[in-house]
Amino acid sequence: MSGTISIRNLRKYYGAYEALRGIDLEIERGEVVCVIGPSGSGKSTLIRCINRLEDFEAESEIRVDGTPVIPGRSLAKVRAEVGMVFQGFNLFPHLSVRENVMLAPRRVRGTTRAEAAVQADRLLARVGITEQADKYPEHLSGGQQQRVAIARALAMEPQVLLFDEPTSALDPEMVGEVLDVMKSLAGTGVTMIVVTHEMGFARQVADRVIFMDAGEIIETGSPEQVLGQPQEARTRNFLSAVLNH
Ligand SMILES: Nc1ncnc2c1ncn2[C@@H]1O[C@H](COP(=O)(O)OP(=O)(O)OP(=O)(O)O)[C@@H](O)[C@H]1O
Repeated sequence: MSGTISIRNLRKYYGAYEALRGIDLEIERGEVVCVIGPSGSGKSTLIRCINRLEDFEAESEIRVDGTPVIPGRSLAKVRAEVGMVFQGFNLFPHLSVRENVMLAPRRVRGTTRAEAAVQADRLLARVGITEQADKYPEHLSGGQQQRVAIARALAMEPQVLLFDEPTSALDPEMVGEVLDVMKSLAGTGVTMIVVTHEMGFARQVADRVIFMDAGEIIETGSPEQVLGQPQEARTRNFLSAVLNH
């Protein structure tokens, strides 16, 4: 049960605009699901609803580990169950790298300072940031900051990790280092939903690819089923649709 996500008839309105039009989705523990689709298709909204960052319609149901997601519950509680990595790194600039990673366990679990520091250093080593633990976020490159953000997302030992276009704010030369960390998490038992335009990552790492358009899941299947072979015209058409949207 741990790490499962069950979504039934997920509907989300922004005013009169229906951003999600009845999403049904079952995700197994440890599955890596990449969500792709044109800009504005509802990808971010979908994972923000799972993380309770967005309200959704009363008839909709989201369960994480069998427990209903109730919008508006305290964010601290959410962090304990679901880790999230955003497009921007959202690190606290006045805290050191280590302190950024220590914050949630200290605040939510009351972990002692010493224990939280040991755990933070272990996680920073996991993402290859050991040398920068005492620095402040502004002293790190974008790729390094995003790796710290991943360490921070792991700090509450979540069963579910959500990624919202984690590489799209990065300089191209830093994309690989962040994708490498994400690849290293795949297959470790943590369930991952990754909103991404990185088709190479989706092909290589995803157990399943979901293609969204206009608030609906249009296609779901293995990377080959949804993306086809790289040379297929269908993939080229899809990519140009995504890039030109
Ligand atoms: N806070 C908001 N208020 C009003 N409309 C919103 C809000 N957030 C998103 N939307 C609209 O909902 C739709 C889905 O947005 P969403 O951010 O989920 O798309 P997306 O697929 O993640 O796009 P992108 O790839 O550009 O990030 C879009 O039409 C967007 O304009």
